[in-house]
Amino acid sequence: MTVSRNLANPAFDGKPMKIESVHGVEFTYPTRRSSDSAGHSHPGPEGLGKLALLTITTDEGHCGYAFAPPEVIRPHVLDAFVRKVLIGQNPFQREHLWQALEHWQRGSAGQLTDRALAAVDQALWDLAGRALGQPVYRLIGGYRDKVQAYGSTMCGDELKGGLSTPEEYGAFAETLVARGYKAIKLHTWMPPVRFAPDTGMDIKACAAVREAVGPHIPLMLDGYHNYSRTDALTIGRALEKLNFTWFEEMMNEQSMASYAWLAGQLDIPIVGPESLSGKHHSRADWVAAGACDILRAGVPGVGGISPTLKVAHLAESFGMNCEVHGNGAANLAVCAAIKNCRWYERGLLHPFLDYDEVPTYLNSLADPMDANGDVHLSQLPGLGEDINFDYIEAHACA
Ligand SMILES: O=C(O)[C@H](O)[C@@H](O)[C@@H](O)C(=O)NO
Ligand SMILES: [Mg+2]
Repeated sequence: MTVSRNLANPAFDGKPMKIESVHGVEFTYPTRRSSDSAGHSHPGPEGLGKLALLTITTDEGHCGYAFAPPEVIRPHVLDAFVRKVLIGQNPFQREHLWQALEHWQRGSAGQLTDRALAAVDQALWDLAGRALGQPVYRLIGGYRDKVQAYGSTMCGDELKGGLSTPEEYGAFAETLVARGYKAIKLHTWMPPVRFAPDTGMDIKACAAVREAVGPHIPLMLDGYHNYSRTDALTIGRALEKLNFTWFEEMMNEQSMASYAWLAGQLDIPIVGPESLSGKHHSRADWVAAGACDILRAGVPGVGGISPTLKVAHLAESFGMNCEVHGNGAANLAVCAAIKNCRWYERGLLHPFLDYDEVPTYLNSLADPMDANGDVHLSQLPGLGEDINFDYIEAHACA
């Protein structure tokens, strides 16, 4: 019995790579998405959005990239924390670098955020993939090469013909099914919409969508995030009658006890926490407290791809799914890497906006979806973002 000898010459020459520079470039791009006073996005007049591209470069010329809000990776954050931890270090030692940054968060007076850790971790994974010539989703697990998407609507609004009535939700749901989506999540009305919150309107919107798409399309509700326990129970019982698949962020996620109470009252799976801080640490407490039936984590929200994987593996250890929060190349890579995530959240969607329009700073979509509702992973090395560097340079802010 012979043993195969490894014939491939390892690329490694014994000299570990070192991070040589960390840069952030802020740039503008046209957008018709604007945020309301609660941070929820809605369609609006075309304006200029601002984004930043984080670039980590090694002494061998390898680069890793991550997009982030400019304030997250502003010069002070890069100067005071990120460069001090990263420069001179081996970019493949992600866990060491991430732990060093997390350690510094406590003493950063709130300046070093989870989203900053996420941008750094994401860029380091992108760099690893580009250096090794492999898509990141394969490096972190490679469970599948395509992931089914659910259409995640924007929050409700007061725009005629938009998402201003239950009937408009129903009509939009029909177009989403026709586009290929095999599941739909509603974000319903929230303040500053004048009549929100309104349990009756939320239930009517869910009933209108169920009526529009029929009994076999999985539906989920992610509505107003601060209902009382009793209001949340009222909605939850209505969703059970409408055969909804999960109920998400219906109360303040800082009250884990409220979620444990509600999960004990309802049969419909409770999903969370989404927006709660605490990374994988707080999510372990939710599992221990029985506060959710399905865990939730998104790369920007929990501090990167690395902690999102920790949440997914925690969930799997308890026989739970971890539904990844949000769209984008990094979240998609995690969805494709693991078994215990049913859907990719594609959105946020609105009748007035074409989600399939490629942003000006990319050459192609990070999450193209076919007519069957499958999102196919890019085979480009790294996270697969086809970045339009010329556009970014031409529209860089001074
Ligand atoms: O609260 C928001 O900004 C949006 O609802 C956003 O988080 C949305 O992506 C969501 O809740 N997904 O589940
Ligand atoms: Mg949500």
